[in-house]
Amino acid sequence: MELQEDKRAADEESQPHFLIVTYPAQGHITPARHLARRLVRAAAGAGGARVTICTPVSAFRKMFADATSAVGGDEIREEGGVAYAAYSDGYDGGFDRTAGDYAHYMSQVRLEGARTLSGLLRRLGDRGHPVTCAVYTLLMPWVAGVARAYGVAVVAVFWIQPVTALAAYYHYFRGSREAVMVAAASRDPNAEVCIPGLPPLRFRDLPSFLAVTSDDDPFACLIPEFRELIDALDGDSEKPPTYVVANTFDAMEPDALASLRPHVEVVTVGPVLSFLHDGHDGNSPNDLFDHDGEGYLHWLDTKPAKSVVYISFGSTSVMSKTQVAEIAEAMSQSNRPFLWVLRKDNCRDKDEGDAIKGLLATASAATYDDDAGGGMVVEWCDQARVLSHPSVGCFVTHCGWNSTLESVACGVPIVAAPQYSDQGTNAWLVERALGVGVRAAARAEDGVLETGELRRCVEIATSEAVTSRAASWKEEARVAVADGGGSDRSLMEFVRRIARGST
Ligand SMILES: O=c1ccn([C@@H]2O[C@H](COP(=O)(O)OP(=O)(O)O[C@H]3O[C@H](CO)[C@@H](O)[C@H](O)[C@H]3O)[C@@H](O)[C@H]2O)c(=O)[nH]1
Repeated sequence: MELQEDKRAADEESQPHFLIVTYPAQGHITPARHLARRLVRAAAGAGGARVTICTPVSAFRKMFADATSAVGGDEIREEGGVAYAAYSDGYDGGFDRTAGDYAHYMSQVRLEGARTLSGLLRRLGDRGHPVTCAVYTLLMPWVAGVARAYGVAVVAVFWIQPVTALAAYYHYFRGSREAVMVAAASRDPNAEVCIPGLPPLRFRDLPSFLAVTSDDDPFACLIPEFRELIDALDGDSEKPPTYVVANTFDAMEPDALASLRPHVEVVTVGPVLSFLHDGHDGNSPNDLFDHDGEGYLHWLDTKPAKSVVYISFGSTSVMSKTQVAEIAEAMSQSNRPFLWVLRKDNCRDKDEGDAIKGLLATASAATYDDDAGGGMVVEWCDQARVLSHPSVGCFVTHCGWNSTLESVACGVPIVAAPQYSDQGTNAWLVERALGVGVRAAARAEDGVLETGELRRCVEIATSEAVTSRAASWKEEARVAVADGGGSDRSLMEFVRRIARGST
């Protein structure tokens, strides 16, 4: 018995250990969880692997409501074969994005994050689980230096946006900045920008952070973060290059991959969505937001196939009262059933929030029991389950990359209403590259998506042509991650490489 225990401990110690370090946002934590499960699964046939997800304390406490973890605490949770630990980003009470000072956040996380992540790396080593591969999501390039200082051999960025956006960032810092600046100066969102290897893009198709031209812009502090991330990819005589583990698949973004691969080692592993392998039952409920009950799933059960419009703008978007009113009116006029995720913190301030809740109560009450349409509003749902439901026929989304991939993998056509960051690029992919949806035009003066435009786009997205392209891409996505598919093979090879200790 003792011998068996000793052997198990020795086996565990020889396993590779992946540490995935995330930023405190749902859009980072969700794909990190999917990747963690995929890594565990990929390594299962080859002696196994240990995977730890490390989030800021504020996120850890939301995910594990009974957590005692404080700064420097050493609590480690195990769930679904994955371990969870916390580091401090200097904002243990949470960072308020709506009022937040990003520049201050970025400097704090470099100090506190480096200090507390070092502590975690040391503790993991002391417990016999030294980290062999450190993986970090966006906006955290400092993780690479901390990991290397602890002797972690392989460092990889988990690129949780499309590689088209990565190619835009890469070439921006390698000679294309001038072309982007010329387009920015023209103030024309349709101005064409040529990025090496990519089809011609309009200015509005580029990641919005590249449009920052003034140091006073609240996002100006992000540009150096992206530059550091890109610089790490090339490597130099002092340090090995950082890998890119990309949440995409080869058929989806061939041009961007071809433009990057001569310069950067990109491992395409997407779409990393564990429900494609394990179904929905193993899904962890510990999101950063409290789930509504399952009433919405029962409600979906009562609706005809492909009839429901699902509306969600992700975890960070903020909505104006006017925008909510336009969407509510569009749904009421369209006579289609809708499921809408709208949280109180989606609203800019409390008064606006109260007004929005009032509007929604009216919209829901007016239509809820109507056989022709009817709506349901929730604070937070299991989106993957919703998109997998046969009654859902269309997704009105801000086009966060996770939502986009989930929709593509479920074959649900998209109405794209991008707001910032990579969302314009994602909308371009949806509409122009894949043809699985349509980009809605926002009002020029305030970015509001108006009733008529939303109705028009829902009609296009639910047309036969778009629906059948969405069905084809669903198959492509599933083939990529199925056993022996392109993303599956790349992930297996990556895990083998880490297990062999070869970089
Ligand atoms: O009720 C809900 C609403 C959302 N989600 C999930 O939350 C995630 C949201 O991610 P995403 O669609 O990427 O949106 P954001 O949260 O806005 O993500 C941020 O981070 C992404 C990754 O960097 C970027 O692509 C986005 O532009 C950026 O806004 C997805 O997995 C959804 O399934 C739920 O589970 N339930």
